[in-house]
Formats: sequence, structure tokens, C-alpha cells
Amino acid sequence: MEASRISAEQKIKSFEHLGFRADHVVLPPGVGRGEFREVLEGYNADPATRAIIVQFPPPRDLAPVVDGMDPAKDIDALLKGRSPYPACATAEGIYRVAEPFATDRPAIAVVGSKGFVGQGVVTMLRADGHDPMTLDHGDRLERVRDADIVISVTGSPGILTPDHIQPHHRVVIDSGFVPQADGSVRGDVRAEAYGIPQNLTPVPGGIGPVEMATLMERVVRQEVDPDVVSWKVTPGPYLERARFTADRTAAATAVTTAAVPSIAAAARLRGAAGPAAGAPPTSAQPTAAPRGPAHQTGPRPQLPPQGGGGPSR
Ligand SMILES: Nc1nc(=O)c2c([nH]1)NC[C@@H]1CN(c3ccc(C(=O)N[C@@H](CCC(=O)O)C(=O)O)cc3)C=[N+]21
Repeated sequence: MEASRISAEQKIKSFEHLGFRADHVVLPPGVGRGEFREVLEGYNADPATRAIIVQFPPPRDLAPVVDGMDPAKDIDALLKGRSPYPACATAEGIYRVAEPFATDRPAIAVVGSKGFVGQGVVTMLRADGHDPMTLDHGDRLERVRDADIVISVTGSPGILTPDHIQPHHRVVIDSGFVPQADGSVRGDVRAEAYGIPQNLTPVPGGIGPVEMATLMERVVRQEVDPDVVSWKVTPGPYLERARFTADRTAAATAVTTAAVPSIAAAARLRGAAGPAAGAPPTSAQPTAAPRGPAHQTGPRPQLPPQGGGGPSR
């Protein structure tokens, strides 16, 4: 099954878990503009329909019809600037995982920065005062080595290899999700690179569920409680990049040590009563395995100050 269908089903499940009714409308391949417009306008006009999501990407010839969606119902920011939201739920979820790791203005690379999700991530980072390194087709991918935080949203399976992913990366956010014929799913980060960075969001079990939690927070804020407290991500421990470039020997020890204190879920949902709708709490998982007591004597990982549980920006 393709990513779009899987994600639509996750959304339906999550909305229904919260007690909302959700129609999953699947139009046949080759459906005409007129028929699609009729369906969309039906939901536009129905006051009981509070939100509409058209799964991305729509067939090229149907794309103009999407622009006819009622902006007030555009919960996933398909209309860009006309939506009540600055970016799609995936982009906001990515931002919310990255932000607690980025309190000291680190170098952030966004791979796939021109895509639907990539644009949203860049928009949110810039609004927060960051100046992300944007990489897209034609750019040298090795530049991600210079980053502290890597965000990848290309949907090109395995595009990031051990050549790109480095031990000094404090968190790697993999937002690729490409189902394979054998039923497995592949992200942007090659499996061989999973153990390299200090923290990583895996595929599956990473940004997918975070997206659902973001979408559910939006609908709850919109329909139930405008003051609902935002969930926040507690960053896993990490060491700053300077610790790696200064002394490679210390670095090896440091990575090991950094992994020890918290293997537990890093993305605890704070403030809210619990995880949002059907979305399991997601962790930015420390990936380096401890190598034994001899390696646990290095510098203590620096835990950044944790947020106060108030609404996030
Ligand atoms: N307007 C629009 N908004 C989107 O957000 C959007 C879209 N179009 N088009 C397709 C992509 C794909 N996408 C996924 C979201 C969640 C999971 C997800 O929840 N994955 C679970 C696994 C779910 C399962 O395997 O059943 C996980 O990663 O753990 C996957 C893929 C959103 N997309």
C-alpha cells in the first residue's frame, strides 16, 4: 500500500479514537476534476465537517481543484499561506522534535527543502530565528556532515548513508516513509547509518506517529479546547559537535556515555493527559549502545534545560 493510503488510514484511526467521525473518501484512478470538485465542495458546504485533508500529492490535473478547499477547514495547510496553520502537521511535528535540540542556534540541515514538507519545516525554523542549510536536487549532500541536526524529508529511500551521518549529529530526523513490495517500509536514512548519530527518529515509529499527535492537537484546539496545553519533546542527551572535532578519542567515549542515561522515550507528551489519539509516544532514541563500564567515565552529557510544560511556540 502506498504511503498516502497508509497515512490516511492512520489519520482516520486517530480522529475516531478521539471521538470524531471521519470519512475516508477514495476516488477512483482517473477521476475527473468535476467529480472531485463536487466531493470537495460538498464538504466545504457541510457545517458539520470541520476539517478536510486532501492527501498529497494529488494527480497533477486535480491539483487546481484543491485550491477550492475552504481555508477555514484546511487543517493540514495544503493551501499554504491561506491556511490557519503555518505548515503541514508533518512539518510542525518535525519542528517540535528538532526545537528542543536547537536551543543554542546549532547548524540545521534540511534535506529535501523544496518539497511540500521541507518548505514547511524551513518556514517554521526561520520563523523561530534559525537559518537552516537547505539542500535539494543538485546540492552536495555531503554538506550534511557540517550540521549538528539533520532533517531529511525527501522520500528517497536510503539517500543518507554512513558517508553522511556522523557521530556529532545530535539528532537525525528521518521523515521518509516509502512502503516496499515486501511489506517493509524504508526511510531516508539507510539502516547501516542508524547507529551513528546521537539520537534518531526511526522509520517506522518516528515522525509518522508524531504527525498524528500534531494533527490531533490541532483538531482538539480547534473544536474542544482552544487552551489545550501543547505536548513537548524532551530531548535525548547529546554532546555538542565541538567535543567531537576537538578530540576524536574523547568523542568515542562521549558518544557511548551519552547513550547511557536515557534509553527511555524522549518524546514524552507533557501537559496533555496522555498520548494523542492512537499515536504511541515517539522517542528520539539514543542509538549508540553502551559498550561497557570502561567507557562510561567520559564527560557527562550536557542535558539542555527542559521546557516548562507551557504551550510551545
Ligand atoms: N496532505 C498530506 N498530508 C500528509 O501528512 C501526507 C500526505 N498528504 N501524503 C502522504 C504522506 C505520508 N504520510 C505519512 C504519515 C504517517 C505515517 C505513519 O503513521 N506511519 C507509521 C506506520 C503506520 C503503518 O505502518 O500502518 C510509522 O511511521 O510508524 C506514514 C506516512 C503523510 N503524508
